Amino acid sequence: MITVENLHRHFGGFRAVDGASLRIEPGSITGLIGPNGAGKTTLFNVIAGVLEPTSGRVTMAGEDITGLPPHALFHKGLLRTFQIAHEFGSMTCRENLMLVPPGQSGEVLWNTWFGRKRIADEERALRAKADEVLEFLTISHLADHKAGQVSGGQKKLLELGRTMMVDAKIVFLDEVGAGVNRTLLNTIGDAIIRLNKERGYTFVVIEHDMDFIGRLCDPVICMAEGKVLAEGTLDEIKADERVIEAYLGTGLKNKEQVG
Ligand SMILES: Nc1ncnc2c1ncn2[C@@H]1O[C@H](COP(=O)(O)OP(=O)(O)OP(=O)(O)O)[C@@H](O)[C@H]1O
Repeated sequence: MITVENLHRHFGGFRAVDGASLRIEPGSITGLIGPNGAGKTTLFNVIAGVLEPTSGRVTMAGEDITGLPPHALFHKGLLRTFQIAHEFGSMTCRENLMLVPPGQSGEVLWNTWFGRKRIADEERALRAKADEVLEFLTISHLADHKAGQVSGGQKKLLELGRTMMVDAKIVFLDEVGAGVNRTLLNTIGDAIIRLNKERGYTFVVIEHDMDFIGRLCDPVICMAEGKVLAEGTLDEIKADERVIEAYLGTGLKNKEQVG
């Protein structure tokens, strides 16, 4: 379980996260919603070690993980997906997956001289794992395509795939549906549900698409102005006066999204 206690992240005098407290239950797919500028991404970045908190505490299974850098969290199984970096666009989808697991023997010079067989074995195992992940995500046909040339939605699947190359326990997904067509969004949703049910992944999902949130997430946490406003099922959240107020305050576009 992840607990976030009275977390603050300020930028100068601006309180992007302003005393947020919440719990993420193991085995859940927790949705994080809220109007633009509510502080969702900043909260993610603080939990995932990308940004230092101004104050507050984050624990994972009782252990204080506040301010740990992403690579330390990675080793504990806490991952935040990132866009495929531009420089990896010229590598194939399979190669992008094979890059993920840390501590490959091939990285160490000593091993390149004395452990050629071990490296070959490792590479074969990695390749098999990458192919298994591509198949799970229904994108085996893209294995040899350059990552920079697949569609936006397929890139999102690949980003999700990278979390499957390691033993992820909890995965943070930031707007995985942005700019993705309905069919691919459904494929991404299916993959998230299967990873959750079959492999025990816990997910925290920031998303503006309420159909997607409604299909996947329970509970849903709503943030506004850097604070947690409400938590419950999506129906409870939608009926919550404070949530409606928060979305109304940001204009018609967001109001329509929550209604
Ligand atoms: N590095 C930064 N420096 C200054 N202000 C920042 C910085 N990062 C975020 N902010 C501000 O903090 C507020 C919260 O931003 P954040 O991206 O966390 O919101 P969000 O809920 O994820 O919004 P959205 O749904 O639009 O992505 C915004 O007003 C934003 O302009």
